[in-house]
Amino acid sequence: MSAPRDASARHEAIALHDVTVRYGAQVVLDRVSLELPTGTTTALTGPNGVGKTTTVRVLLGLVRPSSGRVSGLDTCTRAAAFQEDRLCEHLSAAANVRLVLPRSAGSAVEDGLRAVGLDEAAWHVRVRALSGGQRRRVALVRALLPPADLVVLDEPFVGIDAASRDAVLAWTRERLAGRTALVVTHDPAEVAALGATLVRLDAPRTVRDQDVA
Ligand SMILES: Nc1ncnc2c1ncn2[C@@H]1O[C@H](COP(=O)(O)OP(=O)(O)OP(=O)(O)O)[C@@H](O)[C@H]1O
Repeated sequence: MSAPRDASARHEAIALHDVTVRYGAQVVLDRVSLELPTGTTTALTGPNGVGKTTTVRVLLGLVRPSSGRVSGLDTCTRAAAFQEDRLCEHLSAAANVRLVLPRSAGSAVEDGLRAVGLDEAAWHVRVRALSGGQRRRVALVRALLPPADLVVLDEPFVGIDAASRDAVLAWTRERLAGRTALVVTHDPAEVAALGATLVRLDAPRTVRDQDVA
């Protein structure tokens, strides 16, 4: 299965417009505007707790903004790797990836697992028995193989050992070519390896109880 380079042509521009998200009294995102240029990779960075994962959740429709809007999502298909993997624990690595692909995918599953350096011996093991780094690789393959218009990856390379990280980054860049993607990362080397445009999320300007509606 080759990289879906033409996928970007099928969706409208994706952007957050003045998005505010509150959890109770806490303002996590305060009028954040962020455009994801179509067909390119954006790297989102910023200090712990600033709201990067919340931004991911907004893009995936898992969190509804308190105010503001998100454009471009109605017409696009999405794939994601979450910080906590979210794999089907009782399925094998190969079966987890096969879940998101058509039967016609052929050897794509095996090719993908091989590309991220997952040992063949691990392909048919239930993922609950795999190590953290092995599980991360499975989650990454599951996010990158489907021809989704928007790919969102939340700290996807955490736990992947240094020896194979370059190869995993190179394959990720290949899979994202021509697509719209957001990758949350704290590592400038990853931003460079992915050829991504860096966007930094700053702390909310105001976190005050009286701001809460
Ligand atoms: N479901 C929730 N309920 C209440 N507060 C939450 C919830 N999810 C996140 N938060 C809070 O929102 C803030 C932003 O969290 P978020 O996970 O978006 O930050 P982050 O920038 O991704 O952090 P990190 O770099 O540590 O992953 C944090 O203060 C967190 O405690």
